[in-house]
This record gives sequence, C-alpha cells and structure tokens, in this order.
Amino acid sequence: TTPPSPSPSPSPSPPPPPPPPQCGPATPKTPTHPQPTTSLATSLPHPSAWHPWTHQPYCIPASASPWCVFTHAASPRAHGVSIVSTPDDAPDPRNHALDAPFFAPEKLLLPRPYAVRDVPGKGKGVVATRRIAKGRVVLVDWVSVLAAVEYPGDVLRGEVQELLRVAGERLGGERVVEGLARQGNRRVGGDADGEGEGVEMSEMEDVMLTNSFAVTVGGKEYMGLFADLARFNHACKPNAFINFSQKTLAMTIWSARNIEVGEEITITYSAAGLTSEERHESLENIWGFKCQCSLCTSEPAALHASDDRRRGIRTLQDKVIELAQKGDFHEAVEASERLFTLVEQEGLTEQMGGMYEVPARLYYHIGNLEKALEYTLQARHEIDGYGVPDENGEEKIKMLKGVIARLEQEIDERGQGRAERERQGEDER
Ligand SMILES: C[S@@+](CC[C@H](N)C(=O)[O-])C[C@H]1O[C@@H](n2cnc3c(N)ncnc32)[C@H](O)[C@@H]1O
Repeated sequence: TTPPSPSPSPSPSPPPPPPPPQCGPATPKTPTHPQPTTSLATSLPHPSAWHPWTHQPYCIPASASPWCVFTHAASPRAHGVSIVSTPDDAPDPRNHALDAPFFAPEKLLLPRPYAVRDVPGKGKGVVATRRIAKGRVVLVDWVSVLAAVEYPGDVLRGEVQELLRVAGERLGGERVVEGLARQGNRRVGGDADGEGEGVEMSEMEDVMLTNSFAVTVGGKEYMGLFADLARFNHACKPNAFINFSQKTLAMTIWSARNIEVGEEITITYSAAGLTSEERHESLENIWGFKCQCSLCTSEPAALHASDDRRRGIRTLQDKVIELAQKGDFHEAVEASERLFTLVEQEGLTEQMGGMYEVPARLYYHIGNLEKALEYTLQARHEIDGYGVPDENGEEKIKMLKGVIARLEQEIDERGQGRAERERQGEDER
C-alpha cells in the first residue's frame, strides 16, 4: 500500500516554522528624513482610465515605479478600501471579492455578539453580549486600508504621510479612522541603533501603527487596517483567534473556546508560544504598550508555570523531530502527545499552526492508521476550516485529500482482512 505521505521517508520532515505573527503592525520601513512633501498627483484623463478604482489614483513619482493610493469606494454591501502600493502590486478588488458572502454562514453570529466598551487599563475593548460557543465566527472584517510596508528609498517620509492621509480621507476618514486608538507622542525613525530623535508620526501613521495587522498578499507584506477588528485587545491567553484570507482580503475572528456574556473577547498580537519576557519585549517594541492581560497581571507563580509550559512546548517540538530522525517513532509519538497536552493547557491549540502533519506521519509509521487519519483531518481543518485557502492552501488540501482517501481505504482493507481472518478461524473451528 502507498504510504499516506507525499514522501514515504521514515523520518518526518521538520515541522513548518511557526507561522509569522499574523498580527502586529508591520514596521513601515520608510525613510525618516523630514523633507517637505512633494505631492504630485498624476493627472489621468478620464475615470475609465482608472477603472476599477472609483477615485483617481493619487501618485508620488519614484525612480522605479510611482507609489500610489488606489481607492475602491464603498458599495452597498461592503465598505471601501484604500491600497497604498505600486500600480503593479495593487491587488485588484475584482479578484478579491470584497463583498463576497462569508464562506461558512452557519458559523457566523449575526447580529454581532459583542459591544465595544471601556476596559480598565486598555482603553476600549470588545465584550460579549451573549454566550458564544467555541468555533463560531464573531466577526468578518474586510480590510479598509492596505499599505505596503516597504517603500522605495526615494519616496520621502512626508510623501508617505500624505499617501496615508489620502488613503484614510478617501474612505470617509472620520467614519473609518476617527474613533480608533492611537498612542500619541510616538516618534518614528532616528538612527538604526535606536539613538536619535526621529520624527513625529502623522495622525494616520499613528492610527496605522496602533491598529493595523501585518498581512501578506501576493507575496508582499502590508499593514492592514481592519476598522472593527481594531477594537479587539490583546491577551497572552486569548479566547479568540484571527484568520486572514488573501482571497477576500477579510480578517475573520473565531472563538477559540466558549465565551460567556460580559467576558472580554481577546486575540493575540504576538507570535504563539512566547514566554512572558519575550511577549513583553515584542508588545512594547512593536505595539508600544505594556500588556495588562489576565496572564500578565496574574500571580508570579502562575506566570512562571505558564513560562515553564511554553519552554516545555519548544523543547518537545525539537525532541519530536530528533526522535523521529533517529527512527524512534514510538518515543516520538509519546513526545508529541505530551506536546499537545501542554499546548492545550496553555490554550494555544488554535494559535499554533502546522502542528498536525508530523504526528500524522508518526502514527502512520507505527501502524496506528486511525490516529494518523485523525491528525491528517485536523491538518486539513486548519487550512480550510477557518478561512478561504489561498493557492498554496488549495494545493495542500488536494494533497491531504489524497492522503485521507488512502488512509480510509487502508483502514477499510485492514478491517475487511480482520473480518476475513475471523471468519476463517470460525470455519476451522
Ligand atoms: C488595536 S488597539 C485595541 C483597541 C483599543 N484598546 C481601543 O481603545 O480602541 C491596540 C491598543 O489597545 C491597547 N491594548 C490592547 N491590548 C492591551 C493589553 N493587553 N494591555 C494593555 N493595553 C492593551 C493598547 O493601547 C494598544 O496600543
């Protein structure tokens, strides 16, 4: 029989690296010299020339390619989007189904099951107004501003600020941007080693840095501002998680466990599995705030226990691979089960992507086809259960579907063989 993995090699491939933190504002790598703005709106002759955009693109000339704001204004079903990028990179809204119906309507909770309220120590936040069961969709939020992270060296800081201002203004700045949190008095730039004064952020830069999430579209990195998602605070042990679809440019928030009325709904802004010290560093450096979540403000003993578990998770991840490469599959399976227990205790099950393929292969190698099938189904669910897969995801699903079909067939054949042997045994008796 064909083994259920693309490569029949006895040693599983190392687990994929932890997914890049999907949230957290990407730091714009813009030049920081405060030259005056030299805005030059390219003059395009007629609206048909800027189709599919609803506004004339606003462009800054740069040596390789102009840098522009492309806006697709609100339609009756979706709010608008402004994209800051080169003309070649700007995702075409017609290919991204900005107002597509959500792919799993039975999971979507409508009307929204939360209200935006004041939350002590965190500004505003989102509080459940009814009970939310695990695995439901709290919100689907289409992107409002998508701004490329990397600018060419000859686009000046003032120009970037102007592009961002126009991007926000064209969406009805007050509606999308006005109420959102900002850090205030933040400065960006200065020397590479953090010395020097830097320059003051513009209003829209502050809004983007305080509220946007790093997303990848077509292989390029962007800061994505999602106006409703922007109200969800961070927790180091969150009760919800986010999934971004490159296809629809929507961020979806899923409940990771049951959430009771009055509970704050939280997501994580940092990569999964970090210790408290690592989290604080990333939240302070990237997001600019000191975390006040329930884990960070818990007793030192509870925080230490959590850190120990998180360190244990990393050690076990390495151990599973090491054992598998040595061919110690039974020990590797045991280590991966211990790993799953720790991940569950830390409430990180939905945060740690790509965990299931390795144990699926290990179980196959020790002949436990049922468990191999269970983990392969989970690996598939991680890709198509929470969102709309991109092209890589679709390829992976195709591969996993083949694996699942072969495993089911092997399980079936094994069952039939067993029944046949039992029948023969009875006949002989
Ligand atoms: C994306 S906004 C979240 C909504 C925001 N609290 C508001 O009032 O609109 C991010 C900002 O919220 C605050 N925040 C989020 N999570 C927090 C946490 N765990 N502890 C303290 N402040 C938090 C920080 O000021 C951060 O810059």
